[in-house]
Amino acid sequence: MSDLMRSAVREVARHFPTAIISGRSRDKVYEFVKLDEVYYAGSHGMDIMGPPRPLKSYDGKYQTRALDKKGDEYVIFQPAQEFLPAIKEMLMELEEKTSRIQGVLIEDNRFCISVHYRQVQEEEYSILEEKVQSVLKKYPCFHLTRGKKVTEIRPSIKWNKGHALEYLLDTLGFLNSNDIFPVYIGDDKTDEDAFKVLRSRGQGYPIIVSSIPRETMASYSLRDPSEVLSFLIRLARWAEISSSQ
Ligand SMILES: O=P(O)(O)OC[C@H]1O[C@H](O[C@H]2O[C@H](CO)[C@@H](O)[C@H](O)[C@H]2O)[C@H](O)[C@@H](O)[C@@H]1O
Repeated sequence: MSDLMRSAVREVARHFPTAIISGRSRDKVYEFVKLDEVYYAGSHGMDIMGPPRPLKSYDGKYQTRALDKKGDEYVIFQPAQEFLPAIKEMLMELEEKTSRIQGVLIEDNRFCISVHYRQVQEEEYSILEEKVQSVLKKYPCFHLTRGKKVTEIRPSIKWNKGHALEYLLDTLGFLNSNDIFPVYIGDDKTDEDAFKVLRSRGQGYPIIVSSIPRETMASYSLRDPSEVLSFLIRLARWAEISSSQ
């Protein structure tokens, strides 16, 4: 993340509760963003570091209370906890089975695994697919999803970025509020689940980042990261001016 973007996100987070929801592992996202002012949800929302409100609607066994550097309490919510041992096994098997295919990158995203094949020769795609399927066959509680030159292995639980958004709204005390305007910005196919949540609430701004027209559940669009940056700067400025009036 650029320093400019980081400072814009920090400014937005000074005025509004802000969270970053990503397919990458939560630790990795924190390493990119390096802001203590925002909440983080990694592994497509299967690893959430959120506010410490008591929750009625979620299983307490997936929640762990912890303290941040400043001694403030937060809650880690990990609804796919029991899949971790199998994920570790799969990672090893995938590394081993794909080691002869040049260009493959197996990414450990903690509660899911990404198999990147951007650098793989096209004629090797089918061999890679075969290897991935042969590992997956042994783990019936997992399924594959497809992205841009990446295949992801995920636990088969009903949980995605949309659920993570609802969870965060809930823990922030906004789940049943009708006078809030959540803004969700995303460029990935997996962000569609979160756009859908805002659509069905009939509330807020689902914003897709894309330079070309795309089929989407988002209602608004920004063309690229530079437009996202301008949007965030304006949002923070508007909040600053409104709060000083
Ligand atoms: O949920 P996001 O934060 O939008 O993350 C989605 C995926 O991002 C990463 O993959 C993307 O970047 C790769 C290059 O760094 C590119 O090859 C791939 O096509 C992109 O999807 C990340 O590596 C994945 O694990 C995330 O799921």
